Amino acid sequence: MTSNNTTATSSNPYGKSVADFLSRVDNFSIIESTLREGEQFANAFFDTAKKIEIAKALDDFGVEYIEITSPAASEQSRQDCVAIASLGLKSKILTHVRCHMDDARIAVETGVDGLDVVIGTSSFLRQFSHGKSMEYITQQAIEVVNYIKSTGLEVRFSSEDSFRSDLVDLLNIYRTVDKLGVNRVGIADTVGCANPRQVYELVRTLRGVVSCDIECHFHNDTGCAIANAYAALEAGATHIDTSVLGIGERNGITPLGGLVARMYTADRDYITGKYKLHKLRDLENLVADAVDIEVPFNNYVTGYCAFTHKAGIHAKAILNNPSTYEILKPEDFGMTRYVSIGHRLTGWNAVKSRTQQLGLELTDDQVKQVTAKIKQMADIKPLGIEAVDHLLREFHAKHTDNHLEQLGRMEVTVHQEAQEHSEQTG
Ligand SMILES: CC(=O)SCCNC(=O)CCNC(=O)[C@H](O)C(C)(C)COP(=O)(O)OP(=O)(O)OC[C@H]1O[C@@H](n2cnc3c(N)ncnc32)[C@H](O)[C@@H]1OP(=O)(O)O
Ligand SMILES: O=C(O)CCC(=O)C(=O)O
Ligand SMILES: [Zn+2]
Repeated sequence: MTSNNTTATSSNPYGKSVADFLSRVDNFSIIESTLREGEQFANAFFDTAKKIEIAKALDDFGVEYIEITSPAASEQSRQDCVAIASLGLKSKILTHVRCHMDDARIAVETGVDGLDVVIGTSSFLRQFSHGKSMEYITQQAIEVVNYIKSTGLEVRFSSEDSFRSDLVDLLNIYRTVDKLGVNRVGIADTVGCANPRQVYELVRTLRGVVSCDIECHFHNDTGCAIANAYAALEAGATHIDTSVLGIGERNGITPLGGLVARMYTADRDYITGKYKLHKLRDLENLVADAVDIEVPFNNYVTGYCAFTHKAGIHAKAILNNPSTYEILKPEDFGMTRYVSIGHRLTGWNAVKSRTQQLGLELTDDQVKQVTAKIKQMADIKPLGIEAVDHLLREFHAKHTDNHLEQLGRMEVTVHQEAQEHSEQTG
């Protein structure tokens, strides 16, 4: 029993295993795309001041890269690109452009640190988006990559809709740009169709083909965006794209908060060491406010009930040791734990803890009695914490009064007995 407990707390079963020699779960970078992919979210409109505020907050949080909208999108987008690139942030600034010389030329003039170049390689996109063959795409990629490299900027080449592209096409074009010296190649699950096993296999195959870094971008249409990012890192990817709250086209991409939560379970020291996790909530509130949405109730880490424990069995164990039902330590994220007791699923251990917080001394039997009362009342409707506290105080006062009355009666009896005794003994 004791040795099992020791094992459970001293090793991390969620971390990297020795068999995962390619894994980068404890050595990766975030390319934060709230100001690019996030601008493609239905509600998003960021004016210059808001972009700067968000860029500074992301930088302060500690993301390694900030990706911003193509300067080819509009004149204001270009000016914003210049403005953000000149802020002198610690995060490197990237802009995201089509695989086209015109876009690349405008982008290199903005002062960014690097360009993320993209072009669709799936038959859907080759037929219905840009209409180009793989031969044409390859030639275009060579020209654009060589040009960007000649400017000394960082360059990444990415295939859009990678998981619906032909594997041979993909590996050929990645091999070509790797030989040209790109910093990274990118895999994009543009429609959110991939599952973690497919991601693992593709990234692992690519890891054996290119020597440059590998960036991955996952849409969340089928709910796999975080799991896919994790699988990609396990297979040797080095960079993951995120956005705050996952905002992006349709229902978005891997959320920053969800990714750091996932990676924290793999290597807490690594994640707490490089990101200011306690700033996550403010960052999310900033972006939620900017795009006029609420942070979802079940959001990773910062959702209003992310650290609320309700059922009696959970509450008892949590109060003994929070690791029983928490994989994330709320304090590492500037959050606090809450044990909810005003409902019919509560138990006497949770109620006892509340009486202690309130400084009310009750025996275990008394706590059990008052717990029964709470459950009886909560069978009709849940009680707020004020109502529970009132009930506990009332119960305590009543108990204390009774207790005093009893004590009072005892004193009188003793006094009378003493008097009788002294009368008898004269
Ligand atoms: C999956 C993603 O999220 S990729 C990133 C998406 N980001 C953006 O689209 C940025 C915002 N976009 C824009 O402001 C505009 O679409 C622009 C400025 C890029 C282009 O605008 P327009 O010239 O009016 O073209 P439009 O948007 O209608 O169509 C896209 C054009 O880009 C071409 N294209 C699409 N993808 C690529 C690519 N990856 N590389 C090169 N060309 C591409 C298409 O062939 C089409 O060109 P065409 O008009 O000659 O047929
Ligand atoms: O540039 C990339 O890798 C990703 C582009 C994109 O947003 C997507 O394919 O969904
Ligand atoms: Zn995307």
